[in-house]
Amino acid sequence: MALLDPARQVLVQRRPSGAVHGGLWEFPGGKVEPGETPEQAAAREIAEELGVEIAHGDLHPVSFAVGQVAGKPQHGQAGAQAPRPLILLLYATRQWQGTPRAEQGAELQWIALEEVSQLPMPPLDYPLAEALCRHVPRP
Ligand SMILES: Nc1nc2c([nH]c(=O)n2[C@H]2C[C@H](O)[C@@H](COP(=O)(O)OP(=O)(O)OP(=O)(O)O)O2)c(=O)[nH]1
Repeated sequence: MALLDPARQVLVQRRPSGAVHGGLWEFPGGKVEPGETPEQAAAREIAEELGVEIAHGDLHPVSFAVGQVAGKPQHGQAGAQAPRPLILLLYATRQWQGTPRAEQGAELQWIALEEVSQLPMPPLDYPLAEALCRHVPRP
């Protein structure tokens, strides 16, 4: 999810060290749970991670990116897991209720849209950042 402020900045969060892609910056969000729509999952994850509420009608699809889940070595296995497909959906919003804060302890920063791609990010977040720049018109 891309939370956008009036100064054309977007909120990004840092993945915890030790996690897959630990220490890298990403758009907040998470996985769709069984029975959820992607929009419901996005709103739920943002509420859990940032403590803000987003109305369904304020979610705007921006782009998607397709790749593979980075596998972690499993106990009892010599190598990494078999690759699994990963599809990331990016929505954007300018409207939310509350003030974003790191409910789960992640480091947060507001950053200008054009600077997002200079951050160290997991691979699929780069094309999403580029799509977001194109999606949000310059003043
Ligand atoms: N944002 C992002 N995540 C990626 C990429 N490649 C990749 O394997 N991942 C993984 C990291 C996470 O395991 C998963 C994204 O799920 P998530 O946002 O719920 O991350 P998470 O670590 O909180 O989830 P979990 O596995 O602990 O349940 O996808 C990528 O390019 N960008």
